[in-house]
Amino acid sequence: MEKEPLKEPLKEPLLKLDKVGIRFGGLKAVSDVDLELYDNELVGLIGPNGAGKTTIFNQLTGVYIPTEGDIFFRGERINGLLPYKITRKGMSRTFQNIRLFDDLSVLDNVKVAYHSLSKHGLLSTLFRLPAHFKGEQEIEEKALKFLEIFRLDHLRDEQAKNLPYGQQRRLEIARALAAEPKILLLDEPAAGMNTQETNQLMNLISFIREEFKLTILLIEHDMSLVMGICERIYVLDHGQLIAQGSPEEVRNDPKVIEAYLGEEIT
Ligand SMILES: Nc1ncnc2c1ncn2[C@@H]1O[C@H](COP(=O)(O)OP(=O)(O)OP(=O)(O)O)[C@@H](O)[C@H]1O
Repeated sequence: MEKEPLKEPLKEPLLKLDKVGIRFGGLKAVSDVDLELYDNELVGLIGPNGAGKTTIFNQLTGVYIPTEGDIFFRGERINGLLPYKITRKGMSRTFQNIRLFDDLSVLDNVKVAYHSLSKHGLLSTLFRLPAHFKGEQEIEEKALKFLEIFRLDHLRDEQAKNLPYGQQRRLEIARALAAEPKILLLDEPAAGMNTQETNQLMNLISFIREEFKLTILLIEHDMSLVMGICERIYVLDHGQLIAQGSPEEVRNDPKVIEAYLGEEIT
């Protein structure tokens, strides 16, 4: 009997934006955006100030509901889901303006992410049942592992607000990772960092992508960071995608050069 030829399995995108747009009153901040992310990719989202990058993150994470188009995550339409539900489905993020619990310790900032996912339930926590203590211990061990990866373990008891800026940024990424995402959205992770810190961050982002088999979408103004680590890049201008492709393709695209006129693309 003749063998059936092996069929290539269809590659489904992990995240798919289908003609996504949003309007704020008269302003169309984002329009007609098609974007796809696949397993274990590291993809950049760039564009001049006000292009709509953060607005896309806000739509992906349920902060804003798109007024046009659809967002599919692992095949499921997620428009309009509440942010915590989207986090639980496996998407977490960091913010352009760092959002930590300033008065909590470094360790507690990471543990908070686990509590939001806790499977032990409110009852076992309220009545301090054995499951609660076992859960607490597990959570602490896991949180400490993340702090080690981000070289913050020696600061575990320090209040988050006392950390220098670069370490606060790393802590925010550690917390986002602790929510065990499939997709990690990083909004300008290198903002405010010096060159040495930026280089260390580049290595760290590549490392966590491999280590945790993550898909990462990265908004970044630091072009050397984006061009250095992303396999693909999407370019937004005035809310619309104007280019996409490899760093090389994007860097040489006349539309991108024009959009960045006056800014240096290195
Ligand atoms: N809640 C809102 N209400 C009204 N306008 C908004 C709102 N959120 C964003 N915008 C507008 O949408 C546009 C895109 O903003 P967005 O912050 O997404 O740009 P960006 O590409 O992230 O810019 P930057 O690189 O400066 O952070 C801007 O014109 C902004 O003023």
